[in-house]
Amino acid sequence: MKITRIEFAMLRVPLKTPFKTALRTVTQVEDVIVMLHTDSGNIGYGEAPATAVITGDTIGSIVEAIRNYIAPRLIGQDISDLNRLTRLVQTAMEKNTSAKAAVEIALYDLFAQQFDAPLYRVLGGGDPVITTDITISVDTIDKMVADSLSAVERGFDSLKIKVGKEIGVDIERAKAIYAAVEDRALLRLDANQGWTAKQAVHAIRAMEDAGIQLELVEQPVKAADLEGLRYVTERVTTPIMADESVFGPAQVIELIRMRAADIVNIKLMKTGGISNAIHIADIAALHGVECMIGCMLESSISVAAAAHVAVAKADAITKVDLDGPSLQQFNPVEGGVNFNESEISIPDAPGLGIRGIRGLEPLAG
Ligand SMILES: C[C@H](N)C(=O)N[C@@H](CCC(=O)O)C(=O)O
Ligand SMILES: [Mg+2]
Repeated sequence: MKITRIEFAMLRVPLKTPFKTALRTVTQVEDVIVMLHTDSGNIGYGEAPATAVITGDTIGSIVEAIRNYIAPRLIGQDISDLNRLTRLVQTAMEKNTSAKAAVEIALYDLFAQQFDAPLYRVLGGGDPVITTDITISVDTIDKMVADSLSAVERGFDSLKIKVGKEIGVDIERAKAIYAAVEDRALLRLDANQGWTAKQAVHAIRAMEDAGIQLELVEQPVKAADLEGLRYVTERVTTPIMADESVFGPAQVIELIRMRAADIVNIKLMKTGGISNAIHIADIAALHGVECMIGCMLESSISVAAAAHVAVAKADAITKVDLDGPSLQQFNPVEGGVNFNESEISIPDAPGLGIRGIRGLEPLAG
């Protein structure tokens, strides 16, 4: 099966409610879709969001990186050579991890289609049902409590609470939500870099002293502040998770060497796709470090790929934050992975199982 051409499209799906973090507010998923066409007629699907505040990638940069640097290396190549092809993707240029992820997802989709097997089986197999948390956007305390209670009513037993805005209010946010949902849901806080190291220690200790049990606190300090991350990790009991601080395997090795965090958040858009996500999961497992698999504001193509990775790498990936599809007003994908609130289940279909995507807008390729 040889790659003949690459097609681009835009996917726009409105969110149920605005998604608000310390870094940005978003009202719709707005992602580049990549379709790898082959001489057999099979199509491999990939997706990348332009999360400029985290990855630096924009819609324009994603398309240009694929069109001018990655695609020329892949046209005419045989999909059976997956490892060589992923190396071609990863070495095509520096950074541009979202573009690389979109292409790698499509390559792995085709590779698994060749074996007529779901991707997670080709990656080693596993239990094809996983459970995700859901994000509670940062907002007024009353709104966050109401959103948390509504999520619990919908069956979510793990809530990812966005904070990182105003330190004093953040402590009150956590207290109020904990009191409202106490025994019915685990709480994960994500500050999205909004605190300094000293503020983070103050806030987390205040929550610990108030008897609030948090499963973890994600990315309390600036992405580049690994020393600050270690400062926090060393001074609190609550597990600390690195997100924006670690993209690829080399950064994860350094994080583990420094003991700067307890948990690593793997996202395909940071790793540059599936090959490095697997490397990170294997490195973490070897060191006894737990991982979460997360997503940006992505739809059900790239989040499906992340779900396949989570299933196949369940020894290292013990936490799942794949709520992108649950945040959308509708699922544009025909076939693919089933996203039913907190339950994500993978059907027995080849590759990612995608039969088509509704509502794609043309994008010159
Ligand atoms: C969507 C997911 N639950 C999440 O919060 N992801 C990111 C932020 C993604 C974005 O801004 O698009 C995170 O920080 O973990
Ligand atoms: Mg995060």
